[in-house]
Amino acid sequence: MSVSDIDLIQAWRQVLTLSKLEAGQTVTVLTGADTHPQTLRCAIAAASDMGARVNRLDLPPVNAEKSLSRDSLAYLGTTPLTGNPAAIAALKASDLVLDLMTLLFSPEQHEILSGGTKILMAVEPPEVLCRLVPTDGDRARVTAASALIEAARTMHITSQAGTDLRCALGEFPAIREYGFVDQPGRWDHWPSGFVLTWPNEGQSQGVVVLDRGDILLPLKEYVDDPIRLSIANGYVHAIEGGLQADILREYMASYEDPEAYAVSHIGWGLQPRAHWSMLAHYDKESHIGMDARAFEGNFLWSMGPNNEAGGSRTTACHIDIPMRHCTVTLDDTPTVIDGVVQDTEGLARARRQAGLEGIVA
Ligand SMILES: O=c1ccc(O)c[nH]1
Repeated sequence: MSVSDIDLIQAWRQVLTLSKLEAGQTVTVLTGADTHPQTLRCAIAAASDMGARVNRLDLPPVNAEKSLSRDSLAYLGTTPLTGNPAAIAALKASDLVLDLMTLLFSPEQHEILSGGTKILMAVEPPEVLCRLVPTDGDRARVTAASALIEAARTMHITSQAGTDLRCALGEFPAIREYGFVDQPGRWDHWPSGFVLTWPNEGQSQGVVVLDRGDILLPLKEYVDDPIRLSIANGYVHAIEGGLQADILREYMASYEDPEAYAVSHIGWGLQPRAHWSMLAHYDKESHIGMDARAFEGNFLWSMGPNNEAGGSRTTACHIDIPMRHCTVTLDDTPTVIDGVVQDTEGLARARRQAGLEGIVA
């Protein structure tokens, strides 16, 4: 169902206020062929009403003929900014970029952020943006969880279905996604509400068993027959199961890139207003599945690049896999037990009291 311009403008005002937008600052709204007109209209109205100088940069689409999926996250690495110094210059000269096109996992995104420009991505449908408008409580919850990751050296993921995956941590930072950009040089994605990191390169071992109801993105399918993924030295080397395993295998093989099978980000969902069941109600091409990535208590892991974290691995293929009913343990502390997020603030307090290093504000 649709939302009114008033509701969406108010949601944009909340996000831009949390992002510390100031009158006189320059906002550039980055758009593409699939940008939602109401999202664009209301973003410009809210930023202008807050006294910003608002530009719009519209870029032509790329990669469609290379991908089997129409999802904007299905083919990563090259974007309409690739080899486009004039467009990059305009964005680097802006205080805030509202990415209504999808720059995620692109080298150009890092170049733009490095100069202090903030980038906020927002491509979900307007009603999803309104339902998942971020709050400072989201930031606090995600930040507390990131402190636990920063202090940990191992993440161990298990489930009744048979998942038993161990990842060494420490080489990459924790990444907080809470839906607004309150610091210079920060990137975030509205809607979100989850914490993630990358395992040390080559140091993930074990097996992931996808059970009924776990989700494959960008395929946007709920797994109905178990899929077993075997992992050694940071790479998935076997994907076994029924029809959906066949579909996943062929989809990934279409990229003809061994890096597609590397374990990418790992973490868990912290957004109570996101819902596991949302995919059942939406046309696959109408959204990119952020409810699935963010619902509270999921274990979200992925395959593909690690350049987002500062790694050197890039690949166009990126598979996100939110799972239910997992237990996520950092060193000896369970942060999620059978899909239920533990008292993260309490856990962080406990670690501080125990004098464990690495707790960040
Ligand atoms: O916001 C996002 C979206 C996709 C992804 O893989 C990570 N973060």
